[in-house]
Amino acid sequence: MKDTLGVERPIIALENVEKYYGEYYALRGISAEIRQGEFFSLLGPSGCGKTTLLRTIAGFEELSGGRLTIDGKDMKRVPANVRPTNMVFQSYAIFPHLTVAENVGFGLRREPLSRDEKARKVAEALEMVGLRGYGARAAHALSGGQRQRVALARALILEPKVLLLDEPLSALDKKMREQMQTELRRLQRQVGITFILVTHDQEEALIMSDRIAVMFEGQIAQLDTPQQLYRRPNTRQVGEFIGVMNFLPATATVSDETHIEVEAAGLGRAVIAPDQLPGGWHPGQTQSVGIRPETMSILFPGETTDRRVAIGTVEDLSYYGDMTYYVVRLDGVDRPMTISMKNLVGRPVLDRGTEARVAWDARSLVLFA
Ligand SMILES: Nc1ncnc2c1ncn2[C@@H]1O[C@H](COP(=O)(O)OP(=O)(O)OP(=O)(O)O)[C@@H](O)[C@H]1O
Repeated sequence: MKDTLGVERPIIALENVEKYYGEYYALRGISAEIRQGEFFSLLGPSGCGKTTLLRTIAGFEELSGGRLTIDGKDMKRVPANVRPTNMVFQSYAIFPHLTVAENVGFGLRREPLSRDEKARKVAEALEMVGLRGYGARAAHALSGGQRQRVALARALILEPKVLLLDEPLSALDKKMREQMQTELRRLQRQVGITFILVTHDQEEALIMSDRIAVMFEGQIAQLDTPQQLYRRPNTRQVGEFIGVMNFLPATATVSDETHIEVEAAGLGRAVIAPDQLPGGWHPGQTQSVGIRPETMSILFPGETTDRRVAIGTVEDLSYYGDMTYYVVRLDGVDRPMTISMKNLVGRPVLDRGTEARVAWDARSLVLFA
């Protein structure tokens, strides 16, 4: 939903939200706005507080400090069952002794609707999650993926403003999980409801989300779009958590308003554009640079390039069929780096011990304070 200025209206606003469990400080001042209709993910390692934050939004946990508003209303002392949110859990929490239709229609049992209307809503919800015609089946006889769909249909039938999903796919096998990721994303676009997903799987968050809050130790380290998080992580910790990133020691040599020059170990001198600078950066700090494995390539013998070239040695490699991951030690650098290469036709897979000419580009460097 946009206001008259065309600005996305937040459906959820978190202002300095805190949560203590006794002495333990689980949420340490979380501030964020989640927009109407977006697919938003909370991503972070185990114990960082993402489930606590989700449960706080749902109303299963009380805030220890700060403010939470949903759709403009302060949620203080508003119980979970009257909030415009609904939660889908990792363990599907469906009733095995009921049919699929009874499960999906469960939340409607007290609604002042006729039998026919309820049946129509149930059928619509089943259609939405790809379970048309499954209404009469016994819920206990469903596969994991089907149960998860039933749980989704049961949550969506209540037409919440926000659907909260706590690791909903983590119990599924890899294939099923990938299929459900695409479907959840499609479903979210179709219904236009705000989805908030908790996941520790960075790939899942990247694939599905409009925006992601990366959390460590009860705080949001960075809130951004998937592309921005991947390309311009604010800190090394974020860069390492999202995908693979190589770090090299670097020092800033020249700097002014428009550009800075860094000397990066193994790569040499590079000019950095202002948009590659992290927030709050100023000259004179000790720096490191980050570079993603796929932004570099190893030239095969005789291949030329107009990119910069650094010299190293292949120390190890992992062959994945479509890709090869090389571990390369650049001359003069202690830590080896990872370089990923597509296995194109005619491109040989290099052996261990081979000299590697590594082509790279200053635009793919990310500077860290
Ligand atoms: N009811 C509770 N009482 C005490 N400590 C709790 C309680 N619930 C959560 N915690 C603690 O708060 C921290 C954050 O937990 P939370 O479940 O939010 O993490 P998470 O990021 O969702 O991790 P995971 O992916 O493992 O579920 C953890 O250290 C956890 O032990």
